[in-house]
Amino acid sequence: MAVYTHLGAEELASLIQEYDVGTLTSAKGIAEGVSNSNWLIETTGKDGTGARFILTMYERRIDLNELPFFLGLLDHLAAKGCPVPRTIHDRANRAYRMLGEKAVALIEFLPGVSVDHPEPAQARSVGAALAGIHLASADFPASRANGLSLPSWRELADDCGEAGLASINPELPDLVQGELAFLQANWPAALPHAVIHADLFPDNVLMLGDAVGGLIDFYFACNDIAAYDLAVTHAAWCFEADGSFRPAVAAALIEGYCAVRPLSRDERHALPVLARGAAMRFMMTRAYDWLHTPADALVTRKDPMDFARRLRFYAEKGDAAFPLPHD
Ligand SMILES: Nc1ncnc2c1ncn2[C@@H]1O[C@H](COP(=O)(O)OP(=O)(O)OP(=O)(O)O)[C@@H](O)[C@H]1O
Ligand SMILES: N[C@@H](CCO)C(=O)O
Repeated sequence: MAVYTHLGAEELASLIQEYDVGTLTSAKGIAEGVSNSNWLIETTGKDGTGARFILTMYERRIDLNELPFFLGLLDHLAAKGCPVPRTIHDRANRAYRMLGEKAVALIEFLPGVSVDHPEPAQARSVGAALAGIHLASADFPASRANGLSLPSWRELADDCGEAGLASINPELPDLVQGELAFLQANWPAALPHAVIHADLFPDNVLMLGDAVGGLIDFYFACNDIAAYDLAVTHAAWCFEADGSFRPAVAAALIEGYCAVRPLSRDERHALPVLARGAAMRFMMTRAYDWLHTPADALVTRKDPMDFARRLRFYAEKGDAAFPLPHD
């Protein structure tokens, strides 16, 4: 569950008064998500016909200094027609406010549901939306380094320790060391960069049938290799729960992406390495969380081995994991 802070009705009502959105009519805590507290807010709306918003309270993990990047990015992308929620500014034109010691932001509510088992047509729409973000971010003035890129994977591995990794699975230490060495030697140096989402899992996409209603949860967004973001999305979307590959979903994802932002030859060739990096990123953060989250915590730990299997798959299959359109 993800409502870590109790906000009383009066406190919420007076917070909403700071925005030009009508008066509060209901507020419901949202169970999904683990990082922040989120509420679905309903108000009378400016014209009395009702309006919905998401209120997010930033609980942990997010550095306050980085909020202007994340929230400014949403406004920049929304203004360019990308399906991302705008932030609602308060009467003093602030994108976020402090409530006690915590920052809160009121965010546009977007319709749609997260799918558990995406179909190819949905993956095609997601690929196109991802490419749209990469193009639209080209003139976003702020930048943020990727705190979860190659050097940090090694730091996470060191933090977990050989014994820690082996306690998750006896094969994990060798896999991690072998892959880190491979990635260090083969990570592409000169591919085009963009502002990337960096965590576009199905639970961060609101689908309206086959169309994308909204891309959400931009709190890992950063400047990095554009094609790496496609590789992350590939690793997150193109496998069954049992780990088997879904080539039709992969082909549609890449086709959707290329229809909006064609990949260069170098980007295409780099996809297998980038996907090994993507699988390593999620394997390592999950391994770290696995070892550092108390077994009785409310949060469900995610299995690092899901991504160990995907990493092995990418290493074995190479280009075959990336059925490219018009080849
Ligand atoms: N703009 C939005 N419009 C509609 N629903 C939203 C919006 N933003 C968030 N939600 C809903 O709130 C839920 C939690 O949001 P989110 O995934 O951003 O949580 P979080 O705790 O911030 O992040 P994380 O998933 O990394 O823990 C989503 O699953 C979605 O149902
Ligand atoms: N989407 C990530 C969690 C946030 O980084 C995962 O599934 O491991």
